[in-house]
Amino acid sequence: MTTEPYSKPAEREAGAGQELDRERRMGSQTGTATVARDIRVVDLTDFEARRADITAELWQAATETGFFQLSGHGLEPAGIDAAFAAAGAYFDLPAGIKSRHALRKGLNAGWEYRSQVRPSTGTPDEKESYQLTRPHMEGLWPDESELPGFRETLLDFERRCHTLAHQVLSCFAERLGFARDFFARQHDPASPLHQSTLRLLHYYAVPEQARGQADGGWRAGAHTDFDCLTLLFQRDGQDGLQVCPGKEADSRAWTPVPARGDLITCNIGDMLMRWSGDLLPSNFHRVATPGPQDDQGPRYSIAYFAQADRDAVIAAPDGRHAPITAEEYLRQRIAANFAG
Ligand SMILES: O=C(O)CCC(=O)C(=O)O
Ligand SMILES: [Fe+2]
Repeated sequence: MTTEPYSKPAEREAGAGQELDRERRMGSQTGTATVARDIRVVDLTDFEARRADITAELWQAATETGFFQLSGHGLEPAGIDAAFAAAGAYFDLPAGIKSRHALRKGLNAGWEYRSQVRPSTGTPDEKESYQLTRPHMEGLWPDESELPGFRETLLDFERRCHTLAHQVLSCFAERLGFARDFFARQHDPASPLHQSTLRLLHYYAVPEQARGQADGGWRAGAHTDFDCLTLLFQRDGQDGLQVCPGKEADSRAWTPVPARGDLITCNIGDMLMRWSGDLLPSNFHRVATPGPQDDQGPRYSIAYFAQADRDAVIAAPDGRHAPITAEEYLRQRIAANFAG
């Protein structure tokens, strides 16, 4: 089991500069492919009875690559299908309607298209997204007559994601020497300062004229997530996600994570890396544009980002990073990612 932090204590810096530098350095090069890394599957069945074993497995998977997948997670396939159906119906709405729910910059709420420019690539992701962050949804829901049941379906799914994310985070909390509910207390859905986000993603189909090209670039450029923990839902066969552990970033060797609808892919984000004194690594990932031999149609995914409430103070136990509020931390990362 890895117990050493994977980076040496950096000079104490006040903001998110270290993560941003890391992302810019990653760049947009293709790199090489490797299947040598294991993306572990951790079974959460009988969670309470098997908590100690599950914690050990999660810790190993998280410290090895920072990416792992969950089975036995208790989210019903019907609920996941309903969330994807709601996402598909939303993205099918005319742009004129979606633009009424335009993204509230800095608040992770609402609809945007081609507006996320990654520091690694300098070009916009080939996608549109709709984000739900509980305290900021006033005026951002489509009318019930336009999309019956949309709001209820998404709020229900978001609540289930919150519960599952905090089940996993309770294991990391305990392993790090915090109380089991340490992270849950700093992600309070009832707080007006809540920042966790459910994001529906639609990557555009490759345009006809570009379909013969061998290398189409990135649907989403290389990045690490800003949050504590991400739950990622994908559809069978809608591949493209690739991972490169941060400690191996210089190798630029990427491991594909095949998309499976029955598993939930998880990754550690930068907030938890800081909070864990760098024991739990956040890792680079990206979504490749499919080539002529792949499915070049649209791709849908859903991500749940467990992001600590604005007033939470992220401070590593050993003081290796200067304390920063979750509000200021997200503000800096969003400012570096979204145009306008
Ligand atoms: O769509 C995916 O598979 C990955 C999405 C992602 O990494 C993100 O939105 O941060
Ligand atoms: Fe991501």
